Amino acid sequence: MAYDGSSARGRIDLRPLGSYKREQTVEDARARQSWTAGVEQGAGQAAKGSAVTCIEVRDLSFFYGRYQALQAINLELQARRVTAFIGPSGCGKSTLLRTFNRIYELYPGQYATGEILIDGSNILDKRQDLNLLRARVGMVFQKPTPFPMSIYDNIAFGVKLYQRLSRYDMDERVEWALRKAALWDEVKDKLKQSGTLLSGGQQQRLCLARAVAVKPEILLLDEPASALDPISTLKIEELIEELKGEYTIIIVTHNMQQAARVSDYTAFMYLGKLVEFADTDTIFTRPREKETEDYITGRYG
Ligand SMILES: Nc1ncnc2c1ncn2[C@@H]1O[C@H](COP(=O)(O)OP(=O)(O)OP(=O)(O)O)[C@@H](O)[C@H]1O
Repeated sequence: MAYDGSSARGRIDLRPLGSYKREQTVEDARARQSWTAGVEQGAGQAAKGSAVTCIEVRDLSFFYGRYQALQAINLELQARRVTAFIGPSGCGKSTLLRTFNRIYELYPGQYATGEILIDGSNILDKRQDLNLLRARVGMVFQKPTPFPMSIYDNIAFGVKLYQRLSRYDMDERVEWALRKAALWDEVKDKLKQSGTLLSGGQQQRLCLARAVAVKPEILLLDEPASALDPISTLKIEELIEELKGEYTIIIVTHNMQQAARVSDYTAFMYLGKLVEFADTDTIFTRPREKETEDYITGRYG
């Protein structure tokens, strides 16, 4: 039976939040800075509305020891867009996200096969510089994880790993990152206070500021708002909308309303496989696969 999407529309609020600016202007895009010349070229094309591939996943499988958590994933993610990974618990969303900065290598026995091309270069190649990769690909986790140090140092710490800045330039960078994360006004008078004393929502924005401060190309967000109250969640969603003009953002979320609100593209995963990938409106209103339809209409998961 053809699926007309009406049941999904009834359940999923596809309206953008009030303050969202869904369309980025060409002028905005021109003003943006980028990591590489290739990315800069991509920005121009993205601003004109054409899709530019930033991450290309080819035949990616992932193993926790002998357990295979991802099965031959193929996927192309667009630069300066938000892509959401959705699917039932345990389907492999976080595992896939964690391959993009190879953070899994911190744990013995975990490995990936296949290829992940970022701007054309295979980041699974053993010769890749992991420090550089993690500077290009920032990550924010589900639980806010500020370092037990001052708000200022939370930001400066990561920057110092990659860049030597004068005190003046570091002050500027800290302010810039905190403004990007919409936190500056709330913390500018207490930069020496410990980051751990902030509220949960502020801590998560501090973690976003910390990720952004290194000026990555890609931001990985692993359920960044799931531990937050609705107001803090809204702030994070607004930030994602703001940041997507400059960063390629990938978000794992259990919250389908959130996926529908913040993302341009959505990937639906099930049992370690990528079932369907399309623009978000299509996934939520006219999914091609029955499994996707069942999930978004709440029939399982
Ligand atoms: N460290 C680990 N060791 C062994 N298996 C793991 C490990 N981490 C995850 N898995 C397994 O890999 C599969 C994918 O897990 P993953 O966390 O990626 O799923 P998910 O879709 O993000 O789930 P959730 O929505 O519940 O966070 C699951 O079967 C999980 O049990």
